[in-house]
Amino acid sequence: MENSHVLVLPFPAQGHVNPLMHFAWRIANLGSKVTFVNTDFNHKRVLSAMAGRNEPTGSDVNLVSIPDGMDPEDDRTDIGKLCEAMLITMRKKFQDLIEDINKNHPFTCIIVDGTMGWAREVADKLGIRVAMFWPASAAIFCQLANISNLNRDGYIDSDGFAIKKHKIQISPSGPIFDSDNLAWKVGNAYSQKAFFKYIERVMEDSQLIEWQLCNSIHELEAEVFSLVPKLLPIGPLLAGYDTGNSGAQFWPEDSSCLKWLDRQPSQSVIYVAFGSLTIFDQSQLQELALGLKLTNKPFLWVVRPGNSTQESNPNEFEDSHGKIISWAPQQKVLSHPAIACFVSHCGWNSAIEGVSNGVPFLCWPYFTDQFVNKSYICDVWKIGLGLDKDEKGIITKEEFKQKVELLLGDKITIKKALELKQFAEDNIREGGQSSTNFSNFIKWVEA
Ligand SMILES: O=c1ccn([C@@H]2O[C@H](COP(=O)(O)OP(=O)(O)O[C@H]3O[C@H](CO)[C@@H](O)[C@H](O)[C@H]3O)[C@@H](O)[C@H]2O)c(=O)[nH]1
Repeated sequence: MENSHVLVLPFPAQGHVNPLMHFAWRIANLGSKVTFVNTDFNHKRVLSAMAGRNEPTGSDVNLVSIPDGMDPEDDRTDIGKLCEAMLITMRKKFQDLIEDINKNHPFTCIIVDGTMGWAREVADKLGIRVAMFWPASAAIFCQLANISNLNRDGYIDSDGFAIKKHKIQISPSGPIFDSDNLAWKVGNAYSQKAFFKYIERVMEDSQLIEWQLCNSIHELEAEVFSLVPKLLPIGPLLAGYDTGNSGAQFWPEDSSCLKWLDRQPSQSVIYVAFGSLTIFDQSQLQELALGLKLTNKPFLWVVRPGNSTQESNPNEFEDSHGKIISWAPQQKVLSHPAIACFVSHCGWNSAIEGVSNGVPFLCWPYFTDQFVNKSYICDVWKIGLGLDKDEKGIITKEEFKQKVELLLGDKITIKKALELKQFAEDNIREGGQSSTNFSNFIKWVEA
C-alpha cells in the first residue's frame, strides 16, 4: 500500500464522518496515504475536539476541507438546505481540491459516501477510480434504491411525500418500513422535499459505482444483502480497531465518565445518548429525567449542546444516581462492564456499536432511518424494546421505568444481544466475511 493515495469524502454529519474516519484509519494503517475531506465547518469542529486528546497517531490521515456552500451562521441541522447548498457549491470545490493535491501526490482511488454520490462524476472526469461507502444499513440502501418503485406503486408522490399509510417489508423476515416514516423525512415540508430530491439524485450515481461497501455485518441483514448483492459488508467499523484512535468527533469527549463507570456495579448503568442530530422538547427531557430517577438505577446521560428546543442547563437533570455529560467516548462507554442497557435514538452507528458490545436497547427513534433500525433491533434481532408515546405524544416516566424493568429482567433478550456480539467479533477476525471483503477491496486499491 506504500504507493497508494486514497481520498475519502463523507457526508457532513457525525454519523457519516465517524465510520468513514475509522475506515480511513484502517486503510492508512496498511501503509497507504489517506486524504480525508471534511467541510470547512466540520473541519474546525473536528480539530478543536481533537486538541488535547492524547491518542496514538502513527498513520497518515491528512485532514483537509472545502466549503459546504452555506453561510457561516446558517443552521446546518436543516439537512434539506445543507444538501441544496452542497449540490451548488461542492462539486467545483471538490474538483479543484483533487486537481491541486493530485499534482504532487496522485490519487489511487476515491471513496465517496453513498450520500455524496455526485462526487462520482468528478472522479470519472478526472480519470480516478471510485468506490462507494454506505454508512447506514443495507435495508436503507435498498429502500433508497427503490424510490422509483415506491412512487410507481403509489406509496409516495414525486416529491417523496407519503400518499398512503402502509407497512412495507422488503424481505420475508426483514425490518418493517412505515411509508409515513421513510428515510428522507426530516424537518419541515421544504426541507424534506429538498432532501428527497438530493437523495434521488445521489442514489442514481452511487448505484453506478462498482465497489459498494457498507458498515454492516452479513448475519444482521442476510436477507437484504441477497437483494442488493453488490453491496458488501465490512463492519463493524469501530474506533480503536487497529488504531486506538477515536475518530473524528464534532464535540470534545468527556472521558471523566469512564472513571465514574469504574465505580458502578457490573451491568447496572443505563446509558442514554441520542446521537448528533436529535432535538427534544424541553418537557420531554424533563420527563426523561423523572423517568431515570424513578428507575432508581445509576445512569449516564449525554445531553448534547443543542439537544433541546430551549437553552437549558443540563445540570438541572442531575440526580445523585446519575452523571450527565455533553459528549461521551461512546464506544468506550458501551464496552464498559458497568453498562446494563442503551437508551438510543437508533442511529445506525449506535446500533452497530451496541450490537458489537452485546448491549440490549431501549429504542427511541427520532427521524430518517431510525425507525427501520428500531424495527431491526426489536422485531428482527430481538435485542431491545421500543418506548411508546402516550396520546399526547410523550414518552412518560412510567413508560420509561416499566420498559427499563422489562428489558433488564428479560434474560432471553440479554442472551441474544451477546450472541450478536459474537457475530460482530467473528466478522472482523481474519477469515471473517467483513474482513475478507475488506481485504479484497484493498487488493483492488493496490491493483
Ligand atoms: O455522546 C456521544 C454520542 C454519539 N457518539 C458517536 O457519534 C456517532 C453517532 O452516529 P449515529 O448513532 O449513527 O447517530 P447520528 O449522529 O444521529 O447519525 C446520522 O447518521 C446515521 C448514519 O447514516 C443515521 O443512521 C442516523 O439516523 C443519522 O441521524 C456514533 O459513532 C457514536 O459513537 C459519541 O461518540 N458520543
